[in-house]
Amino acid sequence: MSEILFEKIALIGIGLIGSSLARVIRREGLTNHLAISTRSQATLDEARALHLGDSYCLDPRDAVHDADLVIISVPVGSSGAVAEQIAPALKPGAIVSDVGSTKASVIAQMQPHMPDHVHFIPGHPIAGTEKSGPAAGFAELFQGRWCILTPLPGTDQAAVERLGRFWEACGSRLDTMDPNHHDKVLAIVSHLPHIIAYNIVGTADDLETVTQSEVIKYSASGFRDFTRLAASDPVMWRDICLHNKDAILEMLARFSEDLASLQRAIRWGDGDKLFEMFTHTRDVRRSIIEAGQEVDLPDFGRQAATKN
Ligand SMILES: NC(=O)C1=CN([C@@H]2O[C@H](COP(=O)(O)OP(=O)(O)OC[C@H]3O[C@@H](n4cnc5c(N)ncnc54)[C@H](O)[C@@H]3O)[C@@H](O)[C@H]2O)C=CC1
Ligand SMILES: O=C(O)C(=O)Cc1ccc(O)cc1
Repeated sequence: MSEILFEKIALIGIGLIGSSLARVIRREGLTNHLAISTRSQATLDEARALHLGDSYCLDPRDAVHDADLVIISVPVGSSGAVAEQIAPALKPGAIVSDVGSTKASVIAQMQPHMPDHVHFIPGHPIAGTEKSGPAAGFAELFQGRWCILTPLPGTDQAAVERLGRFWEACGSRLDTMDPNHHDKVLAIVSHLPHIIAYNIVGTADDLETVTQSEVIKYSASGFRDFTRLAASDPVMWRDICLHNKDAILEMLARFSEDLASLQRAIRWGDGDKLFEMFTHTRDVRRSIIEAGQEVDLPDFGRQAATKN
């Protein structure tokens, strides 16, 4: 158990990330009151049935009233609307944060609504699965995983440190980054892999020469890995594509060039080039494992990540 870090915490949005936060907050005893708000009655009822919080409301203003920490865990395209809704009810001195997968757009949407008397500190836990909804979360999701904070210039350092202590109590390792840099890094390591997965699964599904049942029956582990990513929430990934457009298009352009070069090597039978490239990429994988960065989900996480 950690200590009470915030007297009252409000979670707006209670899907995979919000409910994982709720579970770890409860497990670690980080607050005396956990208020939960989400847009639909059905999801709120599900959160209540799972005993994720101390109070439940549809109006996010009721949840943030008197809250010392507010974390918004909704698809990035909705963060501006939520910020506008909660702004008049925020407690002076409160920390307002989010978990969105893109940062520059979330800041552009939220910052104009944030009153001067709160500390707005955007964040992004680099931890998740392809599942969504309140039942999909688990308290261990953030254990040993990075959480990137992208504070704006002039943000109170004590507030940043306080939010950092919260994420560490949730099990995360902490980094801070410029929001635009964050968006470029995440475009290549997270957004592009998902887009490629959506695309390859779509291509396999469209092939006239291979039946859908053959795709399912013979899918080797490489393709199965793609299908897991391609099962991720369509609203969340639509929003990521729309809200990190420039960085994603930049990385897609680079990717397409490199793919054309690989295509050329295959066409011309350039075995040396293929061997050189595949050797180099194997080294990247080895570096990830040596750095202890291989995703090591506990068994329950793996089950949550693969069950459909
Ligand atoms: N799923 C993942 O692996 C990760 C997701 N993220 C980010 O976390 C955020 C939440 O993602 P998940 O929890 O996976 O999604 P989810 O789909 O599981 O949950 C989203 C929640 O937001 C609620 N919601 C949607 N619009 C709302 C609105 N206007 N007002 C109030 N509530 C609203 C939904 O009812 C639901 O409770 C997204 O911004 C995503 O980019 C960050 C890291 C990993
Ligand atoms: O399921 C996976 O493999 C993920 O990559 C999860 C994920 C999705 C979005 C994020 O912003 C961070 C992590």
